Amino acid sequence: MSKIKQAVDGTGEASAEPSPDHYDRLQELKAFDESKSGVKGLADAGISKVPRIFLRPADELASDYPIFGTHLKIPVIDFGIRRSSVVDGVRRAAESLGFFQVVNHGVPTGALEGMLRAAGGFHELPREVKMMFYSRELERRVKFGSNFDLYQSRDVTMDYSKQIKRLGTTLFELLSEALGLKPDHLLSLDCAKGHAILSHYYPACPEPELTMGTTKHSDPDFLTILLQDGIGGLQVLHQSQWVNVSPVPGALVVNIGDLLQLMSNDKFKSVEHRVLVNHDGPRVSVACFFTPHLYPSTKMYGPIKDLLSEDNPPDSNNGLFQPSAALSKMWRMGGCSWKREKLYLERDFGLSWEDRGILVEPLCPRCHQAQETIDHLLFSTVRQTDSKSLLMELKVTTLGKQVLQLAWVVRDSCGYLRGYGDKQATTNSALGAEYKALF
Ligand SMILES: O=C(O)CCC(=O)C(=O)O
Ligand SMILES: [Fe+2]
Repeated sequence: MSKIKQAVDGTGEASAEPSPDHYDRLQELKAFDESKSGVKGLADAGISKVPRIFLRPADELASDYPIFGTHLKIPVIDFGIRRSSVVDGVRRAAESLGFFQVVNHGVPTGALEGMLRAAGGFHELPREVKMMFYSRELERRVKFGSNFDLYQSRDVTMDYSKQIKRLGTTLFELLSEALGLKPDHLLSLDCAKGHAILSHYYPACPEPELTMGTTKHSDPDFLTILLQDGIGGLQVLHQSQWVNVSPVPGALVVNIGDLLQLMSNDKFKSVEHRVLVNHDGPRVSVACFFTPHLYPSTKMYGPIKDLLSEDNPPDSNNGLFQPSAALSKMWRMGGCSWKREKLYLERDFGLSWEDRGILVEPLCPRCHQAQETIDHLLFSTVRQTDSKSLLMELKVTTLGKQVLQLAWVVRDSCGYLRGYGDKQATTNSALGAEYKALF
C-alpha cells in the first residue's frame, strides 16, 4: 500500500514523502486518485510532509519572483463615491495591475458570509459523502455552478449568484466607461450573460513553501469576481514581483480576464496570479468567472473597433475568439484561452501561433465528448489577420491528456493538487503518458 493511501486511510505514519529511491509517481497518483479524498484527505490524515507528487519543481522554486514589499497595494475602490472617481479608479487599476478590490459594492455581507460558509461546508462534509461525488468524468464533478443540488447550500449559492451578476453588470458598465465607450457597450457584447462559480478549499499545509495552492495563471474569461476569506495567499504578478492581495473585510476582488484584455486591445491587463498555501487554514475562496463559454454563441470576440485607430492598431498577438457550446464544455473541463493555447502550441509543440488550425486526435478513449470539445475549441479560435490559417494534422493525444488532467485538477478545486497540475501539465510532456495509464 502506498504511503499516500496509508496517510489517507489512517493506516500509516503521518509522513507521505517516499524515499527518492522508491518513488513511484504513477502509483502515488493512482493512490491519491483512488483515495477519493482530495488534498483535504491528506490534511485530515495529519501528514507532516507534502507528498512528492505535489512538490514544486526545484527549478521553478529557484527561479521564482520576489515578493513585493508592503508599499504596493492592490487598490480598494469604494463604490459609494462619485461615479467619475470610481471610473477613474477602475481604469487605473485595470490598466496597470489588472486587479482591484471593491467595497460598498451592494452585495450584502450576509450573502458573502453565507457563500463562504457554504463553500467551506461542502469540503468539510464527511469523506464518505464527498467520495460519492468524486469523479473525473466530464459530466459529473464536484463543482459549484453546475452541481448546486449536490449539497445543501443550493439556495445560498443561487442567491450569491444573483447578487454577483448584478455587481458584474455594474462593473461592465464602469469598465466600458473606463474605456471611453458608452456604459452599455460591454453588456451589449454579452459580457455579463454567463457566469460560473467555482469554490476553492485550501487545507492548512504542513510545508507551504514547498508547494502551491493555485499555480501561476491568468483567467481565460472577461472578468473574475473573487470572494476570499481572511487567510490570504492570493498574489498578483506585477513588474516581476508578487504583490499580495490582502484580505479586506467585506471586499470583493476583481480582475481582468484574457478576453477583456483582448477586447480592450491590451489597454486592460489580464495579469498572472497564484495562491500560496499556508500553515493556517483552511482558506476558502469563491471565484465567479464571467465568460461566454457557458452558452451557445457564434459571437466573435476581438479588439473593439471603436478603440482602434492608426495610432492604436490591433495587437498582432491577439486572436479572434469564438465561444461555442462545445467550447463551453472545454472551459468547464479546466479552462482554455487563446493565451494558453498559444503557450501549448509554442512551448510544447514548437508551432507558431500563425500555424494554427489543428485537427485533433481522439483525446480520451472513454469520453467521446471531450474529443468533440477539443475539435471545436481549436477550430473556433481563428486568427484575426490570418486568412490562410492552415489545417495541420497533429498528434495531440498528449495535449489532450494534458487538458484532461487540468480538468481533473480544477475540478478537485482543492489545495496544492492544482499546483501539481497547471504547471507541470504544460511543461512535462511525459505526464501525458502518466495520465494515460490512469484511464
Ligand atoms: O483562490 C483564489 O484566491 C484564486 C483562485 C483563482 O485564481 C482562480 O480560480 O482562477
Ligand atoms: Fe484565477
